[in-house]
Amino acid sequence: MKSYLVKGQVIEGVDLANCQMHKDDRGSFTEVFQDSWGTAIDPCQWSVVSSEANVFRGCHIHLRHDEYFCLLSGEASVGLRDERPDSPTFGHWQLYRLFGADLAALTFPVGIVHGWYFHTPSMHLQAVSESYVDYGADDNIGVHWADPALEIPWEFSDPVIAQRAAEFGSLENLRSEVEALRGSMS
Ligand SMILES: Cc1cn([C@H]2C[C@H](O)[C@@H](COP(=O)(O)OP(=O)(O)O[C@H]3O[C@H](C)C(=O)[C@H](O)[C@H]3O)O2)c(=O)[nH]c1=O
Repeated sequence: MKSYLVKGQVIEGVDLANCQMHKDDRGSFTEVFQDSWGTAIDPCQWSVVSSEANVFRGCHIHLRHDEYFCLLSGEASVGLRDERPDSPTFGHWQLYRLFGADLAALTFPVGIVHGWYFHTPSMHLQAVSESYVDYGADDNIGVHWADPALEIPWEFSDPVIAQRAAEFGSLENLRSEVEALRGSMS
């Protein structure tokens, strides 16, 4: 059976004159975070998360912390929707497809609805700017991934989700919860 190639290599043929492939056979070295990048996040907690295929995590929104996501292995789709009333992209969404074999990091600020689906067994790096022990109880509002109001064209239909995520309500419900949390924070 043809193996799933992820390493650049010669498949077949003759080494042609003056043609060469240049790569570091020791492996690779990728900086996955730098303060100097000026991203939206100042991390205070880093987590390594493993997920089985067909698992969906989210959708959540936070009002006090920003997030970082970097897929290290596997294949994932990340959906984001802007729920910041004062943002020029309020009500818009974006869907990303990420591959562990092509490292990329995503950072997004408070007020962005987010969720990630894993097409294959995957591992990712996740960072937050407020520790889970501080935000987990109150600033982890959710919306059901299948709510049409999200408008995110997910490419899956029956994911494995947490019981809590299965009970998430509509985007309208999320907006009410967000207003209540904003009120309690002011
Ligand atoms: C987030 C987090 C979770 N946990 C424990 C709590 C549970 O026993 C277990 C799974 O937690 P949860 O179901 O919340 O994990 P996800 O469904 O991946 O949700 C997480 O990823 C989505 C997309 C979010 O944005 C949430 O903020 C975050 O909770 O890990 C920890 O011990 N530390 C942590 O920082």
